[in-house]
Amino acid sequence: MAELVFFSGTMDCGKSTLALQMEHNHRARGREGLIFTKNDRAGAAVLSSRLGLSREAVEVTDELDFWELVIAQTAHGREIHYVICDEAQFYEPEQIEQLARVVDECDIDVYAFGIMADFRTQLFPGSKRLIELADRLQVPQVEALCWCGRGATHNARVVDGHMVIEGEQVVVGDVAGETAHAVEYEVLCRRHYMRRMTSAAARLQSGSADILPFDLGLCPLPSAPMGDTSPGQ
Ligand SMILES: Nc1ncnc2c1ncn2[C@@H]1O[C@H](COP(=O)(O)OP(=O)(O)O)[C@@H](O)[C@H]1O
Ligand SMILES: Cc1cn([C@H]2C[C@H](O)[C@@H](COP(=O)(O)O)O2)c(=O)[nH]c1=O
Repeated sequence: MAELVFFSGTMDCGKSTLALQMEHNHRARGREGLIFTKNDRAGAAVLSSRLGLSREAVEVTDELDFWELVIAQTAHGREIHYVICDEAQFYEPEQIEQLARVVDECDIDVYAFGIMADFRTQLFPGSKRLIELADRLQVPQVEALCWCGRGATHNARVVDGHMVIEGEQVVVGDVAGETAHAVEYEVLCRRHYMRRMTSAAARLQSGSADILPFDLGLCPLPSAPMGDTSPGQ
């Protein structure tokens, strides 16, 4: 029976790589699929991974209707066995409902990939609907790490070197060190997210460029109180 699966983890944990691997494996066995993405860092209509792999994909616009598109394709005689959806956090909730309908009424597997929450720890509307509707949530095996060595759970936004907790929900960008964007992201454990302690702030505090060995929970800073403590992936 077909499934709607939401593969979700922090930024930089390998979701797009996994999407490309799954697509490759299904195609290698003669299965036919459709590939979608939205706002990929590499540009429109491309699904890219930081490992250097990429492939053409359909760019999802707010107007795109997955149900109509799949029905139109099958009416033209195309057999579709699976649908890959990267950056699914950016999809409209109605589009997630269309994807669920594709699974249930067309018996087509839908594999969605994306982060759950934004830099303020608030769920993206598309991810919220996926959590509500998915048959399964799956966490990729490789986890991104906070600078302290713990598994990262939250996506922090860094503007001009400072972590921010206010701003537009969607600002496409990369993790620090990989590009020269003014807006960057850094994945953190909850403890350091709540303390707004990015790797740069930790370096400043320690007075050293070396932030190892891993802090073992002995960080002396008082926590900066924040309103929302929902899951931050
Ligand atoms: N130079 C590298 N060597 C090995 N692995 C790398 C390298 N650069 C990136 N990666 C891997 O790629 C992962 C990020 O892959 P990507 O699919 O782009 O992540 P996501 O889509 O979750 O943001 C990193 O967690 C790391 O495991
Ligand atoms: C936290 C957060 C992220 N984004 C953007 C930044 C990236 O373009 C994508 C995530 O891509 P990845 O493949 O998972 O690295 O989302 C955003 O727009 N708003 C946010 O709060």
